[in-house]
Amino acid sequence: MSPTIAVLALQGAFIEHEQRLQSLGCTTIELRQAADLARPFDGLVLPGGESTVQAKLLHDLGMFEPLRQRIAEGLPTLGTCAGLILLADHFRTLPVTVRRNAYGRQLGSFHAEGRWEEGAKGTEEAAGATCVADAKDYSSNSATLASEPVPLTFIRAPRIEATGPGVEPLVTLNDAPVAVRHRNQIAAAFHPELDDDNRLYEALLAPLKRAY
Ligand SMILES: NC(=O)CC[C@H](N)C(=O)O
Repeated sequence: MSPTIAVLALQGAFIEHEQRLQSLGCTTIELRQAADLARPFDGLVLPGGESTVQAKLLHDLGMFEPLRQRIAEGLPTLGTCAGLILLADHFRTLPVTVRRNAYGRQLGSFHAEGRWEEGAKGTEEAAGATCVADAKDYSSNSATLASEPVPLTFIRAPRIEATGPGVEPLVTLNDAPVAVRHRNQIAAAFHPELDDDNRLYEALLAPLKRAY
């Protein structure tokens, strides 16, 4: 048995998330209409795209409130880029202030290297977690892995301007958080699905590995 991760597939960059999750041994389903919410799933990914369009479609399709409720009740969730904006500004389940398209025009899309915040709670737990139950060897890499730079691809990215209580940085760029965790929610300003680094996915999947 492997965890099933639902990927919001209304608009934006959802296919790459599905491929990454499948490569980690997860089963994925796409959330395209309210009826899809009735299918069983253990975690959720909110992809990049255009947050205003995604929010409008969620409302129009009657998916907004049921999803908000599931997230508020503790569903393990990863939001990237527009997904971060959905969590912070629309669902308001993530106590973070974001500014959309905050990296300026010329810098609209760029690549950088960030720092994995070793001290962040759950980091050790996250390392070594995959959907595949017997991926034991991976944990021996965790110390090395944690100190490696995190590749960051920003595409008209939101900036995390302030974080509320209970929000911890997972990845920083020049000491500013670009990925955070708050309880069951992980959110990143960048696009982890486009680079070869699974640490954010592992952080999402860590609580699920106990169940499988
Ligand atoms: N790559 C992205 O997800 C961009 C986010 C988009 N600029 C927004 O405001 O929703």
